[in-house]
This record gives sequence, C-alpha cells and structure tokens, in this order.
Amino acid sequence: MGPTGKERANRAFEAMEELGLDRKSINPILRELLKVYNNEWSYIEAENYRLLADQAFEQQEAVVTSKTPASPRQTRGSVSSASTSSAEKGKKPICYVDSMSSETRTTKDEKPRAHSQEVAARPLVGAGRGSAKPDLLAKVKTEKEADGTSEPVSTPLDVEHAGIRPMRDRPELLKNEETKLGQSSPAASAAAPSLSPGKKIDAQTLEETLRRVASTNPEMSIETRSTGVDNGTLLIVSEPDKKATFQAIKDNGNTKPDAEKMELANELAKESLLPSSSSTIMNNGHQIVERSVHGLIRFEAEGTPATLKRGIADLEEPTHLKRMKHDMEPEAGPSLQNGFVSCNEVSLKDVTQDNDDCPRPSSAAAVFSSDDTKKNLTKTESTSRASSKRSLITADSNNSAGTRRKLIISVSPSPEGSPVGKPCVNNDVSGSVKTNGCLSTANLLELEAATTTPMSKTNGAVTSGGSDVSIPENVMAAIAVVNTVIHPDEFEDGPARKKLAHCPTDISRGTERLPIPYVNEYNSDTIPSLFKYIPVNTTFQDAYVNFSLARVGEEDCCGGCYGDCLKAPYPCTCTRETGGVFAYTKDGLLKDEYLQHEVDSLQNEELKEKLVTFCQSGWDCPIERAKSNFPENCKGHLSRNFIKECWHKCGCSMECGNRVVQRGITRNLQIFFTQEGKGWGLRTLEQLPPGAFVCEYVGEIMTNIELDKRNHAQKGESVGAHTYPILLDGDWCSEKGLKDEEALCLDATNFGNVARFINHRCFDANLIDMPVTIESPDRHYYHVAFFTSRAVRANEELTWDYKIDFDDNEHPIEAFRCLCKSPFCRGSSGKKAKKVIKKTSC
Ligand SMILES: C[S@@+](CC[C@H](N)C(=O)[O-])C[C@H]1O[C@@H](n2cnc3c(N)ncnc32)[C@H](O)[C@@H]1O
Repeated sequence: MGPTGKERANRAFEAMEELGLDRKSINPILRELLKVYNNEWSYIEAENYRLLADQAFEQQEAVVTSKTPASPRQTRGSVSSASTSSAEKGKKPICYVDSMSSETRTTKDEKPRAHSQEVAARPLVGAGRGSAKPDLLAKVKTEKEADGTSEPVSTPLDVEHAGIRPMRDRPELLKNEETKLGQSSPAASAAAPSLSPGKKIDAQTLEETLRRVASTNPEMSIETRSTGVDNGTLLIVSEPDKKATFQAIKDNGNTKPDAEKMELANELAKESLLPSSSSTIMNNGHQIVERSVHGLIRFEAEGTPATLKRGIADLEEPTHLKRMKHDMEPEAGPSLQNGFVSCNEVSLKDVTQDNDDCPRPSSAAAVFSSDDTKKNLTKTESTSRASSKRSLITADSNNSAGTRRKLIISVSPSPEGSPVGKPCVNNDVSGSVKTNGCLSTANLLELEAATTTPMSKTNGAVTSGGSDVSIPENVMAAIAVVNTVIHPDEFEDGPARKKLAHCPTDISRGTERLPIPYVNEYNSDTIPSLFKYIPVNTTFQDAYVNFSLARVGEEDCCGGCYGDCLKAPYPCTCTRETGGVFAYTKDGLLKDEYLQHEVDSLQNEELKEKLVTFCQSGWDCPIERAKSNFPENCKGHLSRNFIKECWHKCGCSMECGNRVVQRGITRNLQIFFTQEGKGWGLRTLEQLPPGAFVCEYVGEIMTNIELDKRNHAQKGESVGAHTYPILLDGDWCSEKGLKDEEALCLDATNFGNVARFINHRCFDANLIDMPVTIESPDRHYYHVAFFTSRAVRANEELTWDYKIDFDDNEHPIEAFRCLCKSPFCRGSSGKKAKKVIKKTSC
C-alpha cells in the first residue's frame, strides 16, 4: 500500500520546512492545490514539490506587496479597509443572496471578498469571490444541461475551480484535464512541465503541448514536417477555416543562418494558411517573422530553440479592432489649404427662397452631395423658423453596401457684425479652410466620412463625386453632419477623428471616439445649458476612489497573458468574477447567458426578490443614514453579478476581447428630442445585435451624503428639478460597516455623458445595465455599462428600466408620469406603480 495522504502531507511539509516555509502557511496552500488537482499528489510532489513552493513564495511576495507602506488615505481605502475589517475585526457580511443554485450559495459567514490583502488568508484559486459568489455560469450551465436545451458549456476547466489559474499554470491544468480524459501517461503527468512565456522548455514538451491544444480543439489539425535540416521540424497547427495558424519551428539549436534551412522555411511559409502574410525568416534561421498578429505567444525550447507563433489572420476582424488599429497608426490626415466647397446641385438661393418665413436675406443653406446623396436629396427638413433662424436640409442616400446615410446641414445667418468670409465654425481647427463662407477641415472630414466617394482635393476646390457645394458671400454656414450613419468599416476614428475638432452638434465636444450629434426635430428646446459632457467618471469631492496599481493583486490581473485573452486556449485569471468564463464573445458582445440572467432578474419577481438584500439596520444603510439622524430601515439593494475586464497590469493588449467597456463608445448614437414628451432621449443610428455595448453611465462620483444634499438643494431651487443618480450598491450586501466615503453613486445631472439622456421604459427596455470592474478590484466603485438586451433597429430609441418605484416619493430619481408606452408600464397615469422591491428576510 502506498503512503497515506497524511504521510504525503507530512513529507510535503518537511520539504517546505527545508526551504524555510512553515507548516501553518503551507497547509492552506496544500489543501487548495489538492482541491485543484483532484487529489493527484503526483503533481504536487513533482520536481520536489516545486508547485507548492512556487505558490508559497508567490503568496509571500503578495503579502509583502500588500504590506508596502501606503498613504493614510490608501490604507483607509475600500479595498484595504474592507478586507482588514472583515479579516481582523471578524466582521461578517451582513446578508447574502441566493440568485443561483443552492450549491453555489455560501452562508453569510463564508462569503469572502476578493481583496488583494486577503491573499495570505485566501490562497490560490477557487476560494475567492469567483467561487463564493453565486456562479452565474454554473447555474446557466446546470439549467441548460438539465433541460437539454443546450450543449454543455465548453469550459476547459472544472467550473468548481473556476479556471482561474494564471497563464503559467495552464499546462498543469491541461494535464489535469487530460488525466480526467484518461489521455496522458503517468510519466508525462508527473513531469508537469511549466510553460510560461519566455520560459525554456524542451522541444518535446512544446510539441506535446501543441498537440494537446490541438486535440482539445476539434477545429484544429496538426501536422509535422521534417525540414530535413539539422533534424529540425516544422510543426503546423492550423484551423481549417484559415483564421489562425500556429507554427513552431524546432531545430537542434544551430543558430547560424542556414541558406538551405531558410529557403525551406520560406517555402513552407509561403504555404502558410494566411493569405497575405509576409513571412520572412530571421537571420538566425529560427523565426518566422510576424504576420498580421494580434496575439503572440512565444515559447522557447531548451536546447532546441523553438518559436511558437500564433499568427492570426483575422479576416473577419471585429470592427472595434480595426478602429483601434486606426488609432495606432500615425496621423496622416488630409491637409486642405485654400479649399472651398461649392455646390451646383442645389443652390443656396433655392433653399432660402423656399423658406418664406426665413427673415434674412443673408441666410442660406449649403448642401453637400455626392453621387449617392444627390439622387435622394430632399428638402424635407427646411425648418428655418423665425424663432430658431436656422435652415436644415437633409440628404438621404443608400450606398451600394446598403448603409443608409443622412446628412443634415444647418445654416444660420451670420451674427450681426460678423465679417464676411471669416471662419466662424470650428475656427480653432488647425488647417481649417477660410473661404467665402466658413468651413473647416473638420466639416470636410465629416462630410467625407459620410459619403461613399472620397473627396478629391484639387487646387482650391474640394469636390466629391463630381458635385460641388458652394457657400456664397455673407453667409455663415454651420455645416454639420448631424444625422449621419457612418458605416463602421469606413469611419476613420483614428487620424481623421483626431483632426476633427467637433461637429457643432457633437454633444461630446470631440471627447468620444465618434461624434454624438443631437437633433431637435420638434421644437426649439436646447440641451440644458448647465450640463457639461464628460466622457469618464470624475470624482465630485468626498468620494473615495483609488486606482493605485499596488491594490491590483496578482489574482486580479492576468500578467502572464499576451495579445487577446479570448483567443488563448484557456480562460485567464480575469475570468474569476465570471466563473472561469469570459463574459464577452469574440465579436465583443455580452454573452447570452449574462443577458438572460439580467433580463430574468428584472422580469422574474421571484428571482428579483432573491437578489434583493437588506442592510441590518438603518444605521448600516448608507442611504438611510445619509437621509436622517434617525435612519429608517434599509429599503433593500439589488445584488449584482459583476464583469471584470483586463486592465493595466494584465499582459494582454488593448485588442484583448476582455476590454470592451474601457474602449468607450463605438456605435453611432444620437441624442434627439422625443415626440411623446419625455424630453431628450438617446437612439441608435445603426442596427444593434443583442449584447452590444452602447455606452456606460458616466457622471460625478459622489457619496450618498453629497447626493442627499444635492437633492435637497435641487428641490429648493425649482419645482420638479431633480438629479439623475445611479447607486453603486451592487455589492453592498457583502460588507458591513461601509464608510460614507465608500458608499458611492454616480450623478449625471450636471456632468455626464450620453447615458444621461437615456429615458426610462418599464419592464421591456432594450438596454440592461451591468456592473463592470476595470481599474479597481473592489466593488465600491465600478462602471455601469449598458448593453442591448435584444436586437435594436436603427433609429430606435434606447431605453433602460430605471427600476424606480413610482410610489416612492423619496427616491432620488423624482417620480415622473411615465410615458414609456410599454404594455407593462407601472408608472403611467391611472396605473399605480407596483412596489419594485419587496422586503424579504435576510
Ligand atoms: C435621466 S433623464 C433622461 C433624459 C431626459 N429626458 C432629458 O431630457 O434630459 C430622466 C428624466 O427624463 C424624463 N423621463 C425619462 N423617462 C421617462 C418616461 N418614460 N416618461 C416620462 N418622462 C421620462 C423624466 O423627466 C426623468 O426625470
């Protein structure tokens, strides 16, 4: 009989003691490792307990890092204070949520927080939030599998252990997986090679690993070809759909350029599955030079240098990546000098003559048209009114790609005393064009981006498709493409965008990747003058938000990753919050499971009730205690599932598919004045699939005390004035004693982004809000990101269920008479709103 577990553990302890590590600290690590490796002692014993020692030293390092002296402010911070408070003072989470299966649920006392300073007490994987939190995916998986509606979710790792190993540990996990499948030899598993980027491994292990990777992916085929030179071998792992190629060249370490070898390798490279690759052999004879590579994994084989490259042709590269590439390219915008725009198609005179109510002889409209646009040019929107003194002309076009484009050109009379021919719009743009009217590079680029045929720049004139636009003297023309659907593939949001100052109706004032125009087709109401657009959340005053890198622990980032984490064979550490699975698809959409869960939690009363948690007393509730010195009972907080995106400390690039929200707005949106009396609203100008990221809710980060004060001040100021706050209370249930400066909200009343214009719709809104952590692993501060909950048509209004109780007069969002027109409306006249949140016992 072999040694018992106890004996093996003792041996492990002794080995560790020899390294100066004490049993007490080793014990939890060992237990966790055994859990992860299904009690396979051979992994742990391999290489004289290297795995165990590695983990122990890593943790020691993490503890040292977390003990690095911090400023008094830092130590008060949400991460540290929260973890210390639960660990040291023995404070317990005050309530828990059972949104998922009872197996994944933890008791009040068990629920840990994923704080970097808990590293010492919470070693390794699976014991953190990822496992203790209700496991969304596990639930979806179980349910779907149970009712046979779906294939089992293909997670390479056991969900129980959440697949949250850093990259360097993946081979062990591979082997673990393989053991389960009964595929590996005991000898191979005992070796447990550690494949880490830049780390040397032997060529055989490399080949084995590649084969295993290929074998787990039915799409991949693997073939080995001898190079015939120095016993080198070229290993090609390819996907038949030609989207990815893995290549590894091994040889015996001869680093001399070898003509024959290079020729052969070149030849093989020519056969590459990448259609337009420019493969070259480096003069060391080992490397194939990069092709269009997004993700690059580099391994070196000991003794026999080998380079494994993951070249990704990405023929169907997601649009956001293309856009990003543009951003990275050097600036090369057109330079326009002494240009003017003229139009023979529709004279300005014609337009002004049509507008009899237009009070000016000096006012005119300019129409830009391309071959496409002029066909459908209409003067549908000639709305120059005495009050607004403005002309609008729209031009519709459908290009061959089926993209609908619409230009609206607004022309205002010159302000009194404005000298003729002075640039009057965007005159701060470098390279702006002074003409007899006033146009700028920005205008031209906008127009160019909006037309099918690129404008040609000729001496002194800018034309497009043979049509010209002319601006007569004495006219101040504010040409704005305010209603343009730009095909994502054609829009240059890199250099061109940088060159653009901003379209006069871009509410973001050039701060977003795409202009966000606003239009009012119904009256002369203007955007609230007090409102200032900010593209990212900004602290108002007292809120404690700390993005220091030192607070991002090893378990909160994937330092070992490269390129695009979604394309790696195994999910990285950053999937910890989401049960070992990425929340996004390769196309940058939120996965169906997440959408469905959020929709369910809104629409399914039973589930919702389970998700609502209550602070133990009014004193524990940051909302109630902000309101009064004699706080009432907590009204409840909806406990949320979080998404975690990769960030600065992660090894992946900005192209990584686990970075969606942080890239900002990439869809063509427009703020418009609603017809039905809701004020301004937000709509999409392009069709959106389910799960598309639209924008995040941006505002001032405030404490609830500050918000309460603001609410009172607003109420005092004018009847009906109100703030537009969102509470960041998605995780308040997990902690007792939240300090006032840690209990935060976002208020977009005065400073905010497009989301501030999203109107409410009861029950069946087309957006859902998801909490997303990016910079900060703690959940006091997080991003609120809006994703489409279903497919949305172009020009459809984007709506979101504010989840407000229309009966609650004290709610920070003052109740309004709901005009959402949803069949399920709970706030329209005649219908009394139902209580959204019912109290359940904690
Ligand atoms: C966050 S703002 C949305 C933008 C707002 N419509 C505007 O013009 O600034 C919230 C306010 O919009 C109005 N609103 C939003 N949804 C509404 C609805 N379904 N019915 C009526 N008014 C609505 C209410 O006045 C509410 O206080």
